Amino acid sequence: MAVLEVNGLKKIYTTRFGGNRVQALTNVSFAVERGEYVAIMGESGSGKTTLLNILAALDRPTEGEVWLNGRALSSVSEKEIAAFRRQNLGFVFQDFNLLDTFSVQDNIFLPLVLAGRHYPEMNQCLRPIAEKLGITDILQKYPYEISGGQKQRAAVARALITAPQIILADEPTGALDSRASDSLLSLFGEINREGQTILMVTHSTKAASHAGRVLFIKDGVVFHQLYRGGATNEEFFRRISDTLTAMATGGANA
Ligand SMILES: Nc1ncnc2c1ncn2[C@@H]1O[C@H](COP(=O)(O)OP(=O)(O)OP(=O)(O)O)[C@@H](O)[C@H]1O
Repeated sequence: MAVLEVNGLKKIYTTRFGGNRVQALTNVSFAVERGEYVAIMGESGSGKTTLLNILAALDRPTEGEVWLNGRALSSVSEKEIAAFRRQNLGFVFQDFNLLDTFSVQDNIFLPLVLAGRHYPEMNQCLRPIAEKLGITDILQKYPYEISGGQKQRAAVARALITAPQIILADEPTGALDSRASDSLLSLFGEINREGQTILMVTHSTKAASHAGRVLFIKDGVVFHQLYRGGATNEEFFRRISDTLTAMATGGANA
C-alpha cells in the first residue's frame, strides 16, 4: 500500500510583482510504498527542495495533489496542518535543527510536548529509541556539547519518537564527516529494515546507494528511476554514478 502518492505536481514561483515566473516542478508523479527507502537525486536547482516543501505541507503546489496515508494534503486546513505534520511526518535536516537551549532529551521530546503528551509516556517512548541510537549517555547534554554525528542521531530520535508514517530527510549526511555519514546511513538502513518508510533527498551517491530505489529529477519531472534489486551497495553505487554521468552528458534514460 502506498504511504505517499504524488500526482502531477507542478510548481510555478511568481515574484511579488508577477514579473518573473520560475517553473520549479513541471509534472512530478510517484508513489512510495509502506516500508520503502527511496532516495531523490537531481542537480542543484532541479526542484528537490521545492518537492520536499510540498510533501511536508510547508508549501502548496500550483497543480497536482499529494496523498499521505490516504489523505489529500489539500484537504488539510491551515488550522490542522501543524498537528497533521506532527502525527504523520518525521523530519531530518542537513543542519540538524536542534534547539541549542534545550537538552538532547528535551529536543527529542519536543514533538510529543507539542502533542500534549505527559512525561512518563514520553519517557517510555524515548528509552528504546535512545538505546537503539546509542545516545542514552548524552540525553542530558546540550547540542553544543556533542559531535555532529551525535546531533544527527538526536535529530533521528526526534523524528522517530512520534512513530511517523514517513521520514523526510533533506541531505541528512551533508554536514557529517565520512565516519559519521557511514554510521547514519547504517542507522537509516537498520530503521528501514525494521519497517520505517524513508524518503531522502541527497546529492551523495554514497547515501543514495543505501536506498532501495533512487528517483532522478531533471527539468521538473522524474526523469529516471533505479531499483536496487539484489545489488550490493557497491554495485548500486556504480549504477547510480553511471546514471548521473549519463544525465549530465545529456544521455536519455540511462
Ligand atoms: N521561493 C522561490 N521563489 C522563486 N523561485 C524559487 C523559489 N524557490 C526555488 N526557486 C527556484 O525553483 C527552482 C528549483 O529550486 P529548488 O530549491 O527546489 O532546487 P533544488 O533541487 O533543491 O536545488 P539545491 O540542490 O541547490 O538545493 C530553481 O530554479 C530555484 O531558483
